[in-house]
Amino acid sequence: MIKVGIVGATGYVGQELIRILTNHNKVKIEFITSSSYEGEEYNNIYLNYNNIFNHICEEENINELIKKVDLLFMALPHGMAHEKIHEKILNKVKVIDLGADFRFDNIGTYEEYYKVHHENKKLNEEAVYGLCEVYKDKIKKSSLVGNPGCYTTCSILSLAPLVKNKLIDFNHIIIDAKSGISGMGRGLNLEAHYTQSNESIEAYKIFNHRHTPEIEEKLSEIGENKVNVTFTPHLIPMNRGILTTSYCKLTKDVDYDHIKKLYLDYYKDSPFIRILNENISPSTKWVKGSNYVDMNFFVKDGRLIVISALDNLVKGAAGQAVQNMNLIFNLDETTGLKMVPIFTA
Ligand SMILES: NC(=O)C1=CN([C@@H]2O[C@H](COP(=O)(O)OP(=O)(O)OC[C@H]3O[C@@H](n4cnc5c(N)ncnc54)[C@H](OP(=O)(O)O)[C@@H]3O)[C@@H](O)[C@H]2O)C=CC1
Ligand SMILES: CC(=O)N[C@@H](CCC(=O)OP(=O)(O)O)C(=O)O
Repeated sequence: MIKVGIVGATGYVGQELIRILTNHNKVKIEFITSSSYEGEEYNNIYLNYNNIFNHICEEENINELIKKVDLLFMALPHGMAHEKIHEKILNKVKVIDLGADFRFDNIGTYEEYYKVHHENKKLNEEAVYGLCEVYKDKIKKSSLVGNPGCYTTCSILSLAPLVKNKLIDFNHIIIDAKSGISGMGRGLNLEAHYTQSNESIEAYKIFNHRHTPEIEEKLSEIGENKVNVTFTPHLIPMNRGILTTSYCKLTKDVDYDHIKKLYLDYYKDSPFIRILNENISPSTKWVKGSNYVDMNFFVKDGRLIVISALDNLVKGAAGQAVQNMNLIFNLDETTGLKMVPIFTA
């Protein structure tokens, strides 16, 4: 059994980690931590765990707690893990950080966009970007994973086969992205109020969202040339889900079948990528609660639109983290992640 601990277990991502891990037959959750619910039973906070999971939230004493586990999931807000994770911890356990602290190769970009001074630059160099479909071999050998977020996962997976094969103009990529409200986390936030978010859709952080440089850094690496994206996120009134619509200019005269073959080849060893039948448009409702990413393309007159959908809390966070854990521990990457999407009729 792989023994794990979850730091920040009471957040939306922490909750989703527990939901997945309680159904994972190779994992035992040894401890969970919380700063506001120390001493409380988890099933009193999230009532879906009644008679299922009643661990008590412990104080966050990482140096002591790691003695009990093989792997630590960090599900804290950005800007915390880089201070808490150090070399001595990594000598004892593997770490998967679900925040942004270990996602960037260029730490200067992280510091600029997150307004945080990174305390552990050396460790950051050892960290591997946990986008399983692209960096699988590196992840298998890693001790510290920077788990990508929901928008970036959806955006990079949509475009990776195209930039890898240099089939699109690297300077003319527009990503129009939409997210459900749970992407903001569980904390109180005016924008998340029902009266502020219901019956409305709104773009935010236009031209300066912190996921833009992360998407550009990874796509540039995959395409071996600088990639620039115009990324515009929108908040929409639903609980879960990410939908990205990416607009590209083709550099070659190719048709739908050519592009489909390219994606099927690129993702041939990627069990969670589902390329839909021609003309079917991906929707968040068909991936909800699952680790799948649904994708399709539309081609006309040298223009290409790629549409992808995923569940922000699963493939965009906790599911991907478990997929990373499976890779690190040499398990089939789908272990514990084969759940069928929930159709909420
Ligand atoms: N929500 C999403 O769709 C996605 C989120 N992520 C990332 O995952 C991480 C967690 O996100 P999410 O679960 O949504 O966030 P939440 O706000 O829902 O949860 C945050 C967690 O961190 C704990 N926490 C907050 N402040 C502190 C503090 N000062 N000291 C110790 N613990 C603290 C909270 O514990 P408590 O309240 O019990 O003290 C809670 O368990 C973030 O880095 C986020 O960016 C990544 C991809 C998608
Ligand atoms: C709706 C909403 O607010 N979404 C968050 C992103 C959530 C996510 O992807 O988390 P990471 O920042 O860890 O990547 C945002 O736009 O900042």
